[in-house]
Amino acid sequence: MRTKIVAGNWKMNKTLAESKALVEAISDKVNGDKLEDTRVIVAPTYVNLTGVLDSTEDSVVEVAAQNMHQEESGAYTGEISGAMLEDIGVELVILGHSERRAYFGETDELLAKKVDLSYKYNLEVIFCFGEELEDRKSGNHFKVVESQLKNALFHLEAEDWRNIILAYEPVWAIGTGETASPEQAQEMHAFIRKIIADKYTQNLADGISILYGGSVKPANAVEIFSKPDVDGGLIGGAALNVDDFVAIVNAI
Ligand SMILES: O=C(CO)COP(=O)(O)O
Repeated sequence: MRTKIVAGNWKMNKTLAESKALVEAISDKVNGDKLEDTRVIVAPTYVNLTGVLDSTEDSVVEVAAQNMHQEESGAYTGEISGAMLEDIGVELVILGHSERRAYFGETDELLAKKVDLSYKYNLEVIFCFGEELEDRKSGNHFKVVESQLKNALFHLEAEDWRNIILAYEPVWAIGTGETASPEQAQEMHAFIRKIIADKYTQNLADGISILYGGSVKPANAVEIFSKPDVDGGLIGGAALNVDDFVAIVNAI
């Protein structure tokens, strides 16, 4: 049985007070007894990580960073290292988000370095990837996703995958209100599981949680999450509202 996960990526939103209020409200409303094998994660911006960690001390809600730098330390003004995240108690990091790829030039090769560093600092990785609209239109979406995974993750040893959560986020569905249909999500997730099984083992592929991200809302979450290879969601806009986010958690 794979772990189900609902993660909220807050992106560059919420002040410290707003972040604490949001995570406390989520903690109050998420019924820990009902969660069973479901993990609930929120990813605030760097400066609010400590405050949100404080607010979640007695909560089932876990806290992720949205990024980290690929070098261990040094002259990288404005950047945050894995060591810094580990030091303040962060245990998860989102890597490879399409906004990092598009606006900050992050490539698969650079992301492979970040992934490698995550082990040193005991950070579980939520690894994001997904095709652009042109790739989908031209029918290249499977090829693009396969190469993203191969280039950034397929150098890992089988045992290293215990640390990896995958998040398929088709770029054309992020923040656009346009969601991949449940069938499109299922088709891609099954493909992802197959290429992992081909490279490693079926057993390993069957154990990896693969989240879907891109305009997940309370109204479409149940249908998307009902697909057999969709193990949860990485939520953007709807994660900023307590009732919407909790409804999506409950949809699982
Ligand atoms: O980018 C996302 C999560 O990382 C998805 O964002 P939206 O849910 O706002 O489309």
